[in-house]
Amino acid sequence: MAGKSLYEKIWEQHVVVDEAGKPTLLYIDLHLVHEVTSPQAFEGLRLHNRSVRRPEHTFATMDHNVPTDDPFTVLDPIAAKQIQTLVQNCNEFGVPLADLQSEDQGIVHVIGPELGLTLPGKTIVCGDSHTSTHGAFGALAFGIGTSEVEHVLATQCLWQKRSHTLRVHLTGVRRPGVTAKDIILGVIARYGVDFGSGYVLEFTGEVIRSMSMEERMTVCNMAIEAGARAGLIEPDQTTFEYLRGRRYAPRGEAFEQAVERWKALASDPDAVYDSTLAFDITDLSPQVTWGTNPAQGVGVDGVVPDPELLESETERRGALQALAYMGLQPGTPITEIAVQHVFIGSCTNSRIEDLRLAASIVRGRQVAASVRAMVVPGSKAVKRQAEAEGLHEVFRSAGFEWREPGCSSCLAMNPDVIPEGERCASTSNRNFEGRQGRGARTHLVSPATAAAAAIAGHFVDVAAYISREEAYVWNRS
Ligand SMILES: CC(C)[C@H](C(=O)O)[C@@H](O)C(=O)O
Ligand code: SF4
Repeated sequence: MAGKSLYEKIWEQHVVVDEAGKPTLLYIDLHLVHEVTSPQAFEGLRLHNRSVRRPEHTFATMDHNVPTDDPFTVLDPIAAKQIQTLVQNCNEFGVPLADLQSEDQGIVHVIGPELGLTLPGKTIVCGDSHTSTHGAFGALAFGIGTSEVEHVLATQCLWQKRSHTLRVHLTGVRRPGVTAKDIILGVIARYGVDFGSGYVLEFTGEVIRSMSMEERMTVCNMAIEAGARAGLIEPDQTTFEYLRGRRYAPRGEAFEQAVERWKALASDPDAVYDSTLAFDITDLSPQVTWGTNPAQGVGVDGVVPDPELLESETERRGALQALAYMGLQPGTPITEIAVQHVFIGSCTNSRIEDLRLAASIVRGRQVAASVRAMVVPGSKAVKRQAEAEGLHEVFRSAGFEWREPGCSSCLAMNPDVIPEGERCASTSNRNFEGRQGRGARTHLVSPATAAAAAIAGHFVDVAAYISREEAYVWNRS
């Protein structure tokens, strides 16, 4: 019999009911909750007189709606209602909540891992597509809809169809300035926004093995932008060291025993995948998207492509429409595109390493006069750590705004909206029309490229901003 992949192992450990030709009932180990997709789910419980099956395996936070200048002044009535409703629901149903006062509050996909709620081998769901982030720990993690949120709250189980598996094997050596974000943007630019459709992606190879947990989370975060059900990375020593001592992770002897179980989750050498692709990152430059989906991107040393040269009619039409929305001309060098906004944040790139990286570019430099730049830490814990290291001073003295945690400019659900027609270099994961505000133009980039764009006022190859002493960091893989 062939060996098993990580996905198959986690799946099999969680089957509750499995009947031929029907979806499988899976046990869910961790249910993360936020204010936007939970109100109707709790309302449904109330209507049917149900309780939350495992409140201790449920954890809520508020992130999407929270104003990042003054979190306690929520002017938008819908946002205020959703935030209040989450507080009431968590009180009534006994669900632990990191509310605005809590030292644990932050973006749901940032706090799960940092609290040690996210652990290898778990099944993790949340009413949020970027739940794929947690797959970086070797957890099977995916987004669910609001009616499924209700089902999981009530039963701690979920009906699921088994996915196919696609192994994404990453090899090669990074050029200075190339981050995990550039690697995943590069993969999506090459294979498109739905190559992952119907699959769970397992990222493998030396490039992944040499990545930190923060970097792995960035990769898995964007698996969803390739259309995948989830992204997965085999847990290893890097994973275990990250988790050691985290609040909800096992402690002492129990931790060592858990590590042994987690090691056994690794895909067997003879595991069979439904599909495999290999990608060599050696020639990859820092990436910048020019269009309105994450696959419409090129290297910073490239130019805005000519839609007429694209192969398929659909691609051509898509590119023409994207360029019209983005206000760009074919052939324009990426480095000639000026930005008015820089947003460093979101569940893709708001962790401590992202901020350290951006700060290393910004240190001793000034934000261009034409740019409004903002750093939004992913959680209170990231903010505390960054402040302990003095990163906030680096950003502030360069002219960046230093904000409170939340989803912020990643999406226009809170006051951090990008004005119509203006351009933003953003470390987030989605760039569709209107994502950051009506008529706002989003360019997806890494935190390093975003920081460099803030200084230059336009896109630049961040390699030019990296000192010789720092360059070694980039050559780890
Ligand atoms: C609001 C929420 C449902 C949504 C998601 O599911 O991803 C948001 O987080 C996003 O990034 O678009
Ligand atoms: S930061 Fe952006 S992508 Fe992540 S959960 Fe919030 S809105 Fe969604």
